[in-house]
Amino acid sequence: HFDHNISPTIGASFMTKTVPCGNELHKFLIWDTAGQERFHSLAPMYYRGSAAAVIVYDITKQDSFHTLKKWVKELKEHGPENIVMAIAGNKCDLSDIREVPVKDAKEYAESIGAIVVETSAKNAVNIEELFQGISRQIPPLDPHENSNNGAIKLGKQTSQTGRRCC
Ligand SMILES: Nc1nc2c(ncn2[C@@H]2O[C@H](COP(=O)(O)OP(=O)(O)OP(=O)(O)O)[C@@H](O)[C@H]2O)c(=O)[nH]1
Repeated sequence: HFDHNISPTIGASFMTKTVPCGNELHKFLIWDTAGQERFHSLAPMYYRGSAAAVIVYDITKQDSFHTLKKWVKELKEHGPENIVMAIAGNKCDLSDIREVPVKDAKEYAESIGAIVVETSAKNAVNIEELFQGISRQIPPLDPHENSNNGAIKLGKQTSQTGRRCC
C-alpha cells in the first residue's frame, strides 16, 4: 500500500523485511532514518553496526543526488568498514521529469563500489531486486559471533540448511 500523504519521518522508524535468496530467507532489520537535516546527528546511532545502507535520492531532484553523495562520504568516514552500500534512485515512475541521468548514478555507484537501482516506492518497482542485490553481498553471519551485542543491526538470517546465499 502506497500512502501519498505521509508525514516526514521523525527520528527514525523501524521495520523488518524477509527476502528470499536462493534456498534461504534473509530477514532484514531496517531503520528508516529521517532525511531532514535537523535529524542528521541521529543517523550514526542507526548505521553503526549495520551490514548495509540504502541511500535514497529522488531522480527528479538533482539536489537530492548531491545530498546522497554527502551521506556516502559520511558512511565511508564514520560507518562500519565493510558496510554494503546501495543507491536507490527513487520515483522512477516520474522519469519524464527526471533531473538525474541514469548514467550519472551508475558511474557514481561504480566509483564507490555500490549497488545501484532505480525504484518506485509508489509502483513497487525494483524494491525486491534492491534487497536481493544487498542479500547477495552481505557475508554470512559468523555462527560463533555473539549476536546479542547490539540491538541496532541490519543483518541477515540464514535458513537451517546453512547454505550460502544465491
Ligand atoms: N511519484 C512518486 N512519489 C513518491 C515515491 N516515493 C515517495 N513519494 C512521495 O514523495 C514524498 C516524500 O516521501 P517520503 O517517503 O516521506 O520521503 P523521505 O525521503 O522518506 O522523507 P523523510 O521521511 O523526511 O525522510 C511523499 O509525498 C511521497 O508520496 C515514488 O516512488 N513515486
